[in-house]
Amino acid sequence: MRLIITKDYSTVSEWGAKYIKKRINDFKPSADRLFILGLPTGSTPIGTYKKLVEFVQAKELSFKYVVTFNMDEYVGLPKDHPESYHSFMWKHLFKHIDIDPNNVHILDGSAPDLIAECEQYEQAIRDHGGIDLFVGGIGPDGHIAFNEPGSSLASRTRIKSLAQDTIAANARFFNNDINQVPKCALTVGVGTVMDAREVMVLISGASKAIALHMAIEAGINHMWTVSALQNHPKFLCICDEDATLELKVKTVKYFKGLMSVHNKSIEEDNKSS
Ligand SMILES: N[C@@H]1[C@@H](O)[C@H](O)[C@@H](COP(=O)(O)O)O[C@@H]1O
Repeated sequence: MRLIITKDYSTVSEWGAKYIKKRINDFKPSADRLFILGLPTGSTPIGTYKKLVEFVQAKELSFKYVVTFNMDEYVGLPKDHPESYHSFMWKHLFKHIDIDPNNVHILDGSAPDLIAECEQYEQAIRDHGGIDLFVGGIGPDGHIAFNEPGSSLASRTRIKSLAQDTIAANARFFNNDINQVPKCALTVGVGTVMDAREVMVLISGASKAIALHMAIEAGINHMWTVSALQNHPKFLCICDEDATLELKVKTVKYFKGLMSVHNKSIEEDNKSS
């Protein structure tokens, strides 16, 4: 695992976006060699998406040959609902970049057969040869995508009832009215994320500090589903100072000491990472 510790939310966003840009550009995607990118929602990735849009506008990056798979979607919210993850993704990223809409995949939480929808999603990922880079965020309880505490670490894309903590945390997007928050979601599984060739998680703020500690300093535990990534061969975690509040000083010192090495992986002229 690589833990990138940067100053604040803005540097997390910048580092994350530069890493995604570098990965895509180094891959040299083309019509017969598409880059497959997994993407999250939530407030955390918004800054990263803003930077990616700037890179595309500056012609430093193109999504022409990038295929995306989003992590999750609420059940029962129409796609055009302002708080659906469809709306979120188009608002913050897709409508500003040169992606082919046919290359965008987001689970349909209003599909008539939700189980079939989840199976088809897994199949579509397989048909594309798997995900090259899965970007994620976490909830304060350490969930990745909507894999709530107690989710199987081998889980695949499925319907999930949301934990009360998640419903409460997401009420901020629904006029602070807990009753308006959907109670179920479709989500990729922990196993789906683990199958990606590389996983990058963005973590910002003191409210995620215990989750970051449980993710990297405690054992693998299905009550903190992000901790499963300890078993991933290529796991990159980007956090800010506030998110490190519950980490050991020794852990923080070790990873900060590696920053000059880590920073090489986002340098433009660097060929390896
Ligand atoms: N399903 C999403 C997660 O994918 C996201 O990581 C989490 C954290 O969101 P935020 O970044 O707003 O803290 O929110 C939701 O639960």
